[in-house]
This record gives sequence, C-alpha cells and structure tokens, in this order.
Amino acid sequence: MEPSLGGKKQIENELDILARHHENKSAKSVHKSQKSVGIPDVPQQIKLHCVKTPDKGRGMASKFDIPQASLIHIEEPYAVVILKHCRETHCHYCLNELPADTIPCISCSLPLYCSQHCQVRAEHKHECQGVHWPAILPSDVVLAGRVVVKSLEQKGQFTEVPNLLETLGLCESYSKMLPESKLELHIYSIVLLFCLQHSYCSELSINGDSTSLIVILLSQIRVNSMAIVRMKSSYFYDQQDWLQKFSSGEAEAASSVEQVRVGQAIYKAASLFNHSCQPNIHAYFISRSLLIRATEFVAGGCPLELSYGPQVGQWDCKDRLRFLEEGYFFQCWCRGCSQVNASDLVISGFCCVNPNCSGVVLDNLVANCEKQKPKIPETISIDSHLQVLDLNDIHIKEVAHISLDETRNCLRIDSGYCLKCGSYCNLASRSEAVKRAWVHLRRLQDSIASKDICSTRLSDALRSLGLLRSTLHAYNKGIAEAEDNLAKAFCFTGDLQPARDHCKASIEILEKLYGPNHIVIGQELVKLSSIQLTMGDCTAVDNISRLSVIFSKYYGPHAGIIFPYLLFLEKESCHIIH
Ligand SMILES: C[S@@+](CC[C@H](N)C(=O)[O-])C[C@H]1O[C@@H](n2cnc3c(N)ncnc32)[C@H](O)[C@@H]1O
Repeated sequence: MEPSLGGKKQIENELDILARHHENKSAKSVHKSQKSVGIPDVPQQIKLHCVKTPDKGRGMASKFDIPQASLIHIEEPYAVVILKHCRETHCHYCLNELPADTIPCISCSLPLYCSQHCQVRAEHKHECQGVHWPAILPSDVVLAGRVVVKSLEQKGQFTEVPNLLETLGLCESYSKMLPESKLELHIYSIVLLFCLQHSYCSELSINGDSTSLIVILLSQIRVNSMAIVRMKSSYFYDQQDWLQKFSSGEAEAASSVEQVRVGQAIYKAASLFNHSCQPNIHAYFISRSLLIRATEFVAGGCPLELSYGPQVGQWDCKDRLRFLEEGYFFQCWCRGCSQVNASDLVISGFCCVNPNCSGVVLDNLVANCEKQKPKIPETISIDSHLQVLDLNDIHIKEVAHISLDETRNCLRIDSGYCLKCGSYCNLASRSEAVKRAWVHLRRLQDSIASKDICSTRLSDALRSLGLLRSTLHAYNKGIAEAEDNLAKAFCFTGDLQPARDHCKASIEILEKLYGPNHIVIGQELVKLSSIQLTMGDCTAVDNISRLSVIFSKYYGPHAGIIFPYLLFLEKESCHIIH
C-alpha cells in the first residue's frame, strides 16, 4: 500500500531485519552450540582415502565403519559461478538470496553481493574489464576462466596456461565426447583464451598448447563440476497465515519441495566421489561450502558414493543409463544398474492379466535393459543375494519368479509376459489406454497451473486414475504421479479429505520404489502432514516425527537451516499434542 519509493525501501529493510532475526533464532533452536549459519559439526575424525576400483577409476572410502548420518566431508570450492537465472536474486559470491540492500561490483557494478565481505572475496574481478563474460559465455566456460586465473595466481606466473590436469588432478572426458561437443570445446577454448588475454593478462600466450589445455579443462568441468542447489518451497515465506490460506484453497500447499540450482562449482577432493544410483552418501550446501553425510551405516572399506542426479525409484534403469551416458559419458556400474532390483522392474511396469497375481509385465525397452544386467553375481550366496534384491521396499518375489537353482539365481525376463506367472498380456492395447488416461490427467495438471479446477476435470481425472490402476502395476510411478496431481487439485478446491487420501496413496507407492526412509519420502510427508495439520488430524504428529528423522539423516543438525519449514511443522506438531 505504501506509494513512495523511499517508504517501500524502508519497509523492505525492516522486513529483512525481521527475517534475519527469525533465521538466527531458528538456527539456534536447531543446534544450540551452532553459531548462526556457520558450519559447526566437523567430520568426526572420519579419514577418507582414495581407492582404485576396477570399473569406476578412483573412488573414496574410509578404513573404518561410518555410522549413519555422520558428516564425512566438508570442502570449500576451488571455483564457483552463479547460474544465469539467479543473477538478480542471489549473491554472486555466497549464492544466498540477496537482501533488499545489495552491494554491486566496484568496477562494473554488474554482479550483486549481499555484503562487503562477499564483494571483496568475489572471483569475478578479472571478468569486468570489457564485455561482461557471464552475461554472454556459458557458465562452465566462465568457471573454466576462474579456474585458470586461480591457478595462474597460485603459480605466480602469468604467461603460460598451467597444466590443469596436474594441478587439479581431475579425470577428463574428452576422448568419450561426440565430435560436435569436441568442436564446441575447441571454439570456447579459443574464445576464453582471448577473453583472458584481453581483460586479465595481455602476456598470456595463445597457441596450440594453451588451447588444448583449456579444451581438456572444459572436458574436466563437464564431468567433475557440481551443481550448488538450494531447497525451495512455496511454504517458507507465508508460514504465519499459511494454514488459513491452505484451508481456503489459496495456498499452493501441495506443490512439491524442489531443489533449485543456483551455482556451478569445482570441489577438488569431492570430485573423487563416484556415482551410484543407490547412493550411501548425500551432498548439500551451506552458502558455497559443500557438506557430505553418510545416509546409512557404511562398513569400513566400502565405496562411498553419491548420486550425480538419477536414483533408483526416480527413473527406470534405461533412463538413468541414458542420462549418465549423455551427461557424464560413462556406463554406470553401480549396484542399482548392474544387479536386478524390484524397483526397476515395477516403476514403469504393467499389471498381470490374472487378477490374483501380483507379478509385473515389462515392455520391450525395459525388458531389454533388465536382460543386460549381469543379474545376480554367481559368487554371491542365495541369502546375501536376496538381501541385495531387497534394497527398496518390495520383495522381488512379490513381482517376479526367481529360479533358485544351485549354480545360478536368475529371473526369466520376456517382454509382454508376467514375470511371476507367465501369463501373456497385450501391451499394445494397454499402452493406448494409458495414453488416453494421461490426456485427462495432463488437463488436470494444466487446470492446477492456471488455478481453475472444475468438477468435470476432476471426475475425468478420477476415472483416468481408475484406468491406470487397472492397467499398470500397482507400484508403477505413473499411478503415484496421478494420485499426487489429484491431491494437489483437491487442495485447491479445499476438499482436504480426498486430498489427504490421494497424497497417502501416492506416498505408499513411492515408499515401495525408493524405500521408506529416502529423502523423497521425507519431502512427500511434508505435504501429507501439512494437509493433516490443517484438518486437525492428529496422525500428522507421527508423520512429522518421521520426516524429522529422515531430514536429520540427510542433513544432521543443518536440517532446520536447509529447510526452515521443518521447524514450523515441529512447532505445529507440539501444539496438536498439547
Ligand atoms: C567425478 S569423477 C569421479 C572420480 C573418477 N572415478 C576418477 O578416477 O577421477 C566421475 C567419473 O568417474 C567414473 N564413474 C563415476 N561413477 C561411476 C559409475 N557408477 N560407474 C562407472 N563409472 C563411474 C566415470 O568415468 C565418471 O566420468
């Protein structure tokens, strides 16, 4: 309502002071010994070392057992760049959200910082004499420029590009790239060298050697850089009147808690961690600092592996393999991609024609991918192999028949036939029916986006959900997605009981696919418990305590900093109890 600019500014500043005050209080209540947003819980003498693996090159392990939730690694970046879409909203040094009073770069005034502390430390200085690089060049090229400048400064010589393969010790991917990508790297390498010569050091020599060193550096950045992410949720900012808005259908209450990429960075030591689609460690960020925590008990000597993106439960195996091949140029040899697991079988599977059978029917693409897996290694005994198969919440025997003979434990995988009872199923007609059902479900998604949900849309979508349930396997992820859409739609119309039931139905499937204690389940429980709180449903309390446990497994004492809404839920949960 304030009409004047000055008045608006003053209100913004006051709000900002209040927000910071609240943030400090929240941080204190998460961990009393913690000083604001510093990084207190130092890895408890967990010594990691580099190991050689047969399929994945170098990797990281610890000689000793690591308890679940232990912080195993903290690292500051070698170089960082903010992503383009965050340039106006986040500090270009620490990558936190900008306050109302921003501080620009002294010379070019383009990058914005949240404080003088960040302005002084910023890596951008060599980029501002001339055309502003980050506005024009892709982020990974700007990052490469920052790596070169840092290593030139460390070496104290400014005429030759240093050999960054030696300085950084990162693996490269050039030989595995397609010719078009190689050509792109060559062009950017020359552009970057000219930029560096023009605005940083006129003595820098540009020749075949320096160009190829930059080409290799760019290829190292492709496979070794990490995306710095922040957790984003529509709940955070209007907690005070959220419950009221929620029950009147105004709040985007059932929208998902998503991770937003804000930066790209090189962490030298952390780039030795290999990928697994069933990771045992989890990386997160506070400002620019990288923190890594064990999400399960890891026995001494076991490889410590994080996910570069895809995970079992999120996509089926063929999609994960394609993503890793295209983005990181490797054939994944993690346990999820090299051994049969139930989640990969059901995630996009159809149900059996026999109504009493819980078996799964696979289409051609999925069946072919599953057939490629070396199945169950013959060296593993039957007992331990069954453990391997049960990494998620589904017992493989529920969906497929395993023949346990003495020499080899195997699954017979034929597309179009139930893996459990062998019944034939006409997948062509079923796929058509699923496509038709999704037409209505997509229309519902559009209505949710435009906040205009009519009863015909809802009843069409409910009928389509019924069709999916009678066609797809009960644990197919498509059903979970449809249930989630309906939960969102009913939140908007203010019908919280069906919203809660659909939300629960979606979570039941996701628990099967990811396992019950995965962070995705924690995020889904946020939605469910929010709906339950609004309804005054006491079972919210159990779900809030369950999600708190999951969040502390992944974020330890930083859970409340990373996800402030958690503190709000915990407080509301206490109100219900008393
Ligand atoms: C960030 S580096 C990890 C460290 C790397 N192994 C090394 O020796 O420097 C990423 C590279 O490691 C290898 N890698 C990581 N995870 C893998 C996996 N699950 N299967 C096969 N190769 C993997 C791939 O070559 C990938 O490009």
